[in-house]
Amino acid sequence: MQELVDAAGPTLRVVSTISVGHEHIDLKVTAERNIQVGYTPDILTDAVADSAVMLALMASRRAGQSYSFVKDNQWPSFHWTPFAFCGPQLSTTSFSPTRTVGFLGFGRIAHAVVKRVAAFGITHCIYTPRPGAADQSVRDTQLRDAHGLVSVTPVDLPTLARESDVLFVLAPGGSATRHIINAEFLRQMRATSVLVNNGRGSIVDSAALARALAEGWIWGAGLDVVDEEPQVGPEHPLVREPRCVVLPHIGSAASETRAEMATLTARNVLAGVMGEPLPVAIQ
Ligand SMILES: O=C(O)C(=O)CO
Repeated sequence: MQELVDAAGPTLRVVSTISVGHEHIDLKVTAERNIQVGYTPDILTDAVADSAVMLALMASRRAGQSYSFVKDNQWPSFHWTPFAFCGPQLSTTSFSPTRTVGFLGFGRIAHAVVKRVAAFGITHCIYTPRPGAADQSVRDTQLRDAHGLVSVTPVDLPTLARESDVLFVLAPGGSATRHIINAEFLRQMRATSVLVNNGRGSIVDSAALARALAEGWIWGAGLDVVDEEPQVGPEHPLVREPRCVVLPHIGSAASETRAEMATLTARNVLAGVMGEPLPVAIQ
């Protein structure tokens, strides 16, 4: 960042990222130079929440394995059996009425996921706030009442690991959250649990997760972000894991959302160039 700002010289007035995450921008450097910084929160909340639910379903119901099975032309010689390709069900049913959905980080996107999983009959959500997050008890009550949930409960990390049937990682990156999901955490999860990461790759220790999947500590994982991204090729241990679905960081890649993000990014830049306050600035 320092190098970029130095290369741009003293006329640089604004930096505008087309993302909600901004750990790639050194805010200390921009503040020192009075450079305004814009970003695109809110707009992408629904698109990312959609993709988080998609990953939860894909990982639970073994979509990666099933899809490869068809592409590898194995279906024609397959003899159907009742439990082939089975995986845990996300929705609650009369014969399986309890399901706990957990969140690491409980901001805007997590709330949008709560709204979605409520439609799957989920009545019990737990969360561990990201380090440094404000008290959320008022918002918890509103959320619970709005979506007919029985409970939205803050818990400590070991409880989050032990009790989540599906765990959505939706926290920002940076040193405060680095490798919070490590071997110790994963060992406490249930063998039928699914981990979804739409937050930042750095939050999950990839080697520990690959081991957890290979040794059956958890059921599956759906990842839109990976610690080593974009250096994630076919030999990456998580790509090689049959119970892991890896997507190339496309959480907000819904056409309508990206168009809106691009427009806001341009408006931020134009305001900065004109010396005006940005429509949406990082404070
Ligand atoms: O905008 C961001 O920071 C994202 O990673 C969305 O997926």
